[in-house]
Amino acid sequence: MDLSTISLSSSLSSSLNQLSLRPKPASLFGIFLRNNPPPLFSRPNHRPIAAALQQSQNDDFVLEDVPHLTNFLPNLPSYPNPLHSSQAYSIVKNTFVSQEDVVAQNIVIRKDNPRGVHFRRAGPREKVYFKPEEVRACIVTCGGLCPGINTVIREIVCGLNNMYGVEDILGIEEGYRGFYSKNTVRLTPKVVNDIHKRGGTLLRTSRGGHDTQKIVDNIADRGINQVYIIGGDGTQRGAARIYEEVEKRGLHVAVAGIPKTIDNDIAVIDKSFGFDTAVEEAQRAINAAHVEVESVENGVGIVKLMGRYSDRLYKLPSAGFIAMFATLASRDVDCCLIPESPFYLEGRGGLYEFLDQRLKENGHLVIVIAEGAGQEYVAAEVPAVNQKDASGNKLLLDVGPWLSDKIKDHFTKAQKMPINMKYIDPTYMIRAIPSNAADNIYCTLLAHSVVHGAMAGYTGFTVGPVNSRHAYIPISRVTEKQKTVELTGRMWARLLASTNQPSFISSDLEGVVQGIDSLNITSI
Ligand SMILES: Nc1ncnc2c1ncn2[C@@H]1O[C@H](COP(=O)(O)OP(=O)(O)OP(=O)(O)O)[C@@H](O)[C@H]1O
Ligand SMILES: O=P(O)(O)OC[C@H]1O[C@](O)(CO)[C@@H](O)[C@@H]1O
Ligand SMILES: [Mg+2]
Repeated sequence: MDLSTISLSSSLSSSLNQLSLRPKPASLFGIFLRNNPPPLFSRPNHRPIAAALQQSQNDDFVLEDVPHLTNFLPNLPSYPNPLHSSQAYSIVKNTFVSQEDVVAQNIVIRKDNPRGVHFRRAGPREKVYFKPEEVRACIVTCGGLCPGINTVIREIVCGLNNMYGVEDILGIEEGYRGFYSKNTVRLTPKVVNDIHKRGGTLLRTSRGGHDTQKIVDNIADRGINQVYIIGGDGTQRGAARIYEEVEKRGLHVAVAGIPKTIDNDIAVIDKSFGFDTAVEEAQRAINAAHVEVESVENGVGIVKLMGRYSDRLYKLPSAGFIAMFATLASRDVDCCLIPESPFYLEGRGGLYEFLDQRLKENGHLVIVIAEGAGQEYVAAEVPAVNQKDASGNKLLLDVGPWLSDKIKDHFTKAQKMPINMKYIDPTYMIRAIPSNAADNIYCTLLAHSVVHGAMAGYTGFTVGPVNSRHAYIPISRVTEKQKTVELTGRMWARLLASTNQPSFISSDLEGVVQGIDSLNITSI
């Protein structure tokens, strides 16, 4: 069989029976040039098929494509993109993104390296698969808060309206369960006009309550044909289920995810929106701790920041990004503790030894700890049941007070040196704020990208910057693994070089760390 005639339906639960035969089109660089965008060299979300296809093509260029409505609705009509005549875009030189434009996942390569994985470049397409007057869009926000959610909501509404003339946009309130338990709210540019100035989400949010059947029933009953889903890894898994069910029922509904998480642990994309704002806000807490401890004798400040781990899938610690970047930005932090880097208290190279020395040298010190760090120590000392939130995420034990007590005990009992402990927990303060200027711009780009993608008929996809270029990414790529701080990477080395704290890696542990790192696909 000539593999160039095969395209894959890109279903999230793809299997062999989803292979479909298509006529062989004209192609450049092996990418199809036609209205319907089924590509050659596509690697949807099924690894064995992808591997086989890749090998048989005898090529080192891989496009990890996103599904398109025409994969399961082959006769869907297309229309010229109204941006042709829009005030904003009519004079743009290259208004439309070519079907051939892709974004490389790896941009640092050597001459003989394979070209590797690519994603479709985000942006407006020549053809759209919806008549604007027939669009009924909805937006839902799920999971924890994050600066910038309101900006994304605002820009989806204004983008749909100003760029495509879509007027029928509904807000689903309180997360997934809102689809079947609440009335919708009408969203217009006027309603969302200044919501970007507020933290939180206009639509409110929730955990748990994902019932695929009820949600898709509701989408169909309400005549919704574009679903915009803003949320983290759990939410995107939910979006994948919705997309699969929509495809199964053969509905003309585009399902699009906008990845959100304060923890910045979403794989593939450069950074998640709101992260910079959170890091900036964390500076205020670190600064306060520093001012406090500098002003007293033997001042020890501890700042606990968000950054939890997910043990549901990988049983690996992760997500020390906020703590790492807040520390790097601040320069007032003596030691940063993250879940990825197991620390120990006693003995040579341990935390106590370092703190003794710093306090002696400087008379004060500041520690930043991510909430997911040191969980094993707290669990060993604080009897607690294994609690989970409504979405099934493990609830963390509070490492902040535990560490404060440990350090107080160490200095007063072991060192006979009373200290002035100042413990600050700005957990919710760093995420309940509006996004800063840079994040506002980032949120706008995300919203526009997702609107262009849905109008162009892509579905079951997420958006995000890959090496600074916005791309359409299969949902499974952002849910299958989490991004973690790589202890063997340069960024963590930069932090260690900046704070001069111990690495907590004794030579016998090095192998373990290398082993942990090798399990993670993405790192900074
Ligand atoms: N595997 C899954 N399948 C379907 N729905 C899911 C799945 N995991 C989570 N969800 C749903 O997604 C929503 C949000 O999930 P969760 O509370 O884990 O937050 P999140 O999206 O991961 O965001 P964050 O962790 O950044 O706060 C919940 O309504 C939950 O029911
Ligand atoms: O208390 P909530 O609202 O469930 O959210 C807490 C969690 O959500 C996150 O912000 C995002 O995953 C975590 O960092 C944090 O542990
Ligand atoms: Mg999550």
